[in-house]
Amino acid sequence: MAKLILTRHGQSLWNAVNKFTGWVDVPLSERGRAEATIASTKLREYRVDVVFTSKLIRAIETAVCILTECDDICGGKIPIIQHDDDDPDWKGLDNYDNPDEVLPIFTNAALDERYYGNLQGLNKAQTAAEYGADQVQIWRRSYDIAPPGGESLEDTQARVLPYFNETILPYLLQGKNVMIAAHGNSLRSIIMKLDKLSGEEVAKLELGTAVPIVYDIDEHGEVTHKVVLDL
Ligand SMILES: O=C(O)[C@@H](CO)OP(=O)(O)O
Repeated sequence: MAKLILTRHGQSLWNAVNKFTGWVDVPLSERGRAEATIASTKLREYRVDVVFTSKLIRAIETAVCILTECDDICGGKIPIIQHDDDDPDWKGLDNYDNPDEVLPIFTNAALDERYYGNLQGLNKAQTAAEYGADQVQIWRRSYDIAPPGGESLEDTQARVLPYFNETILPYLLQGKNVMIAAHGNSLRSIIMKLDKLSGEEVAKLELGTAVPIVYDIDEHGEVTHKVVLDL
């Protein structure tokens, strides 16, 4: 049985001022770093074998903070970011002969937040005042309606799930424990698959910042247990 830990990033500087963020690469706020530290404490009994994050700094910061605040999670290994996914000339671990000591962190744009198009940088409350709260809620949470110029959750899922199925799932099927640090909407698209949610059900799904969700995944890739570490 493998563990799959999903963690939305901690509060970012734009979460703190209620702005649509999407692909804008905003770092964590002080509170976000504290949230990631708390997540690390909640996960101290767990061991991970491999970590995946988006390319965005708020997800990478969250993963690194979780892995280094309570380094038992790394099982005695050193977490090292792998750059070979997007750079074939990367030489980072070429001459290192102790790969068993390395906890790999793979970063990939497939796990990036939903592209929020024309809404990126706008204040969410002001946008609701201008276009109506119902319309903005549809842009933010519906499955198949995209915000202006941006991705619907369905569009986001179309890039997230192939990466999940082809690159992440094989580790779980080998019994490896995996952590994914990513974003509200890229994670909603994975949870929709794992929890077999309908479009209407996923529209009601909200994820807290740096709240770990731990799944048990069997040898067929099926979920046998889920716990949200929200307390
Ligand atoms: O702004 C964003 O990129 C996301 C996550 O913070 O917002 P929303 O909650 O609307 O999906």
